[in-house]
Amino acid sequence: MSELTDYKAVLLDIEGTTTPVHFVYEVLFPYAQRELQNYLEQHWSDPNVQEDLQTLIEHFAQEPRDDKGRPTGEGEDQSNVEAFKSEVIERINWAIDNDKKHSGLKSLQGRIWRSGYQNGELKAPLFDDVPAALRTWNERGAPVYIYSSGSVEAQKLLFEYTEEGDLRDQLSGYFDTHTGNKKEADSYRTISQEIGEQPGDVLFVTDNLQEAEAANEAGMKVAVSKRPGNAELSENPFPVIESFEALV
Ligand SMILES: CSCCC(=O)C(=O)COP(=O)(O)O
Ligand SMILES: [Mg+2]
Repeated sequence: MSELTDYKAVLLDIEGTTTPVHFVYEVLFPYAQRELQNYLEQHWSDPNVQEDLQTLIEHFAQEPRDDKGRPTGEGEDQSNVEAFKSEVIERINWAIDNDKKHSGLKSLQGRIWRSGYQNGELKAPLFDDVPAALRTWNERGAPVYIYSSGSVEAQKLLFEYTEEGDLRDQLSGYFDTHTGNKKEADSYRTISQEIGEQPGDVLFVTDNLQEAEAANEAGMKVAVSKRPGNAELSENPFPVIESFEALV
C-alpha cells in the first residue's frame, strides 16, 4: 500500500468513488428524465441543445439494434418537429435507462440538472471522508482532478452544490468523455499530458475495474474504490480502499 501515498496529483472518478451510486441512479437520472420534455420545450431553439441532440442522433444511428429491436435513428425525419421531438425524448429516456455514456446525452443531462441544483431540488451527497481528503491533498501540494462520464458542466455543478458546500476551489480541473473513453489507456495518457505530470506520478481512484485497468496500462497508480452501494467487486490486482483516509 505504501506507493499509494507517493504521487504528485490525484485523479478521481465520481460515481461510486466520491459520490454514492444511488444519487446518480435514483436522483440525477430520474430528475433528467422527469424534466426532459419540459426542458426541450423551453430550450429547443438553443444552439447548444441542438448540438447535443444532433450528436446524440448520430450516436443512435451508429449503434446496432438492441435485442428489443429499438430503432437506431437511421433515416431520421427531422422535418416534422413535434414527431422528431417525441422520438428524441423516447430515445433519450431509453439511453438514460440503459446508462449510456454518449457525450451528447451527458451534456444534455448536465444542462437539465443545472436548474435542479440552482433551485435547491438537487444537492450532491459525498462520502464523509471526501471533503477532508480534498483539503489534505491540496495542502500537501497534490492537485486534485476529476474524470467522470458526466459532462464537465455536470461535474462542476455537483461539486458546487454538495451537502458540504461549494468544493470547486479544491479541484484543479475536470475531464469527461471528450478526453476519451474511460476504459481506454490513451485517455489517461492524454490527461497526464494535460495536467503536466508523468502517468506514474498520478493516482487514479475509481470503482470500475475496466477503468482501473486502462489507467494502470497508461502507467498511473490505481486504487479501487469500495463504497456502500457499489456493485460487488470481482477479484482484481489493485489495492482496494474503503475511504480516502487510506490515501492521504
Ligand atoms: C458528473 S455527475 C453525473 C454522473 C454521471 O452522469 C455518470 O455517468 C457517472 O459516471 P462516472 O464516470 O462518474 O462513474
Ligand atoms: Mg464510477
